[in-house]
Amino acid sequence: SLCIQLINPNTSLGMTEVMAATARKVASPGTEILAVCPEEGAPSIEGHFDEAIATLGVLQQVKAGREASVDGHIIACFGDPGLLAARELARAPVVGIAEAAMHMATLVATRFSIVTTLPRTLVIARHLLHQYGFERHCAALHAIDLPVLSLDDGSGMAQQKVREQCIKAKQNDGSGAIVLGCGGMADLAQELTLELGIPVIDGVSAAVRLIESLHALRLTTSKFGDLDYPLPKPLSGRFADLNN
Ligand SMILES: O=C(O)C[C@H]1NC(=O)NC1=O
Repeated sequence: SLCIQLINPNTSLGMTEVMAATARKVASPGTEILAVCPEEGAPSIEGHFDEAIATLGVLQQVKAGREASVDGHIIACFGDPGLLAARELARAPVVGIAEAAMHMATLVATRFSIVTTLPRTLVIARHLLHQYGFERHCAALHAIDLPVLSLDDGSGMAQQKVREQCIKAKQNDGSGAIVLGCGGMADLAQELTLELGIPVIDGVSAAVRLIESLHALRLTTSKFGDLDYPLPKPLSGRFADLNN
C-alpha cells in the first residue's frame, strides 16, 4: 500500500481537511493520505511574498515525509510553491496541484481555462503556464475576486462565485476544460463537472492519481543533475537541519 504526503503550504487547518477529504475520496484502496501543513507560516497564500514564506514550511514537511518514507509528496497550493527545491530534497515524486491539474486538462481538451481567487495571483498562474510549457493550452484565466479563506468561511459565497466564473468560462473562452485554481476548491470539481458537462479539474485529485501512476511505473524524482540532493554545506539557524 502507498502513503502519499499531502502538504497544505498554508497554515489553515480547515483547508487542509477539505483537501485531505477530497484526496481520500479519489485515492485507490490501500493508498493512505498523510495530510500536513507547516507549524508556522501564512494562513493563506495570496502572492509572491506569501509563497516565499510558505516555501520553508514546504521544505520542512518534505524532509519529514522523506524520513517517514512516504511514497510521494503533493504541494497542495496552486502556486506550486517550492516545487523544484522540494524535488532536490525528496527521493519520492513531488507533484504540485497546478501542474497536476494542467497536465490532466491537456489530456482531455485542446484548451483549458483557469478559475482562481484574487486577481493579483493570476500572474502566478501565468508564470506556471510558462514554466510548464502550457501557455498555448490555456485560453483564459479568471479570478472570483475573493480571498482564499473566503472558501473556508462556511458562507458558500466563494463557491457560488467559482460556479459563476466556470459557467462564464465555458460560454466565452472556447475551452473544453476548466482548471480550479485553488486547493480550497478541491471539493467543487465533481459537482461542477456534472452541472457544466465539461471536465472541471481539481489539482489535489489529479496529483493523488499521478503519484499513484508514477509509483506503479517505478518512477521517482531523478537524482541526476539539478534535482540531486542539495550540496552539503553548513546551514545555520532555523535552516540548520533542513539538508541532512
Ligand atoms: O493562489 C490561490 O488563490 C490559491 C492558493 N493559495 C492558498 O493558500 N492555497 C492555494 O491553493
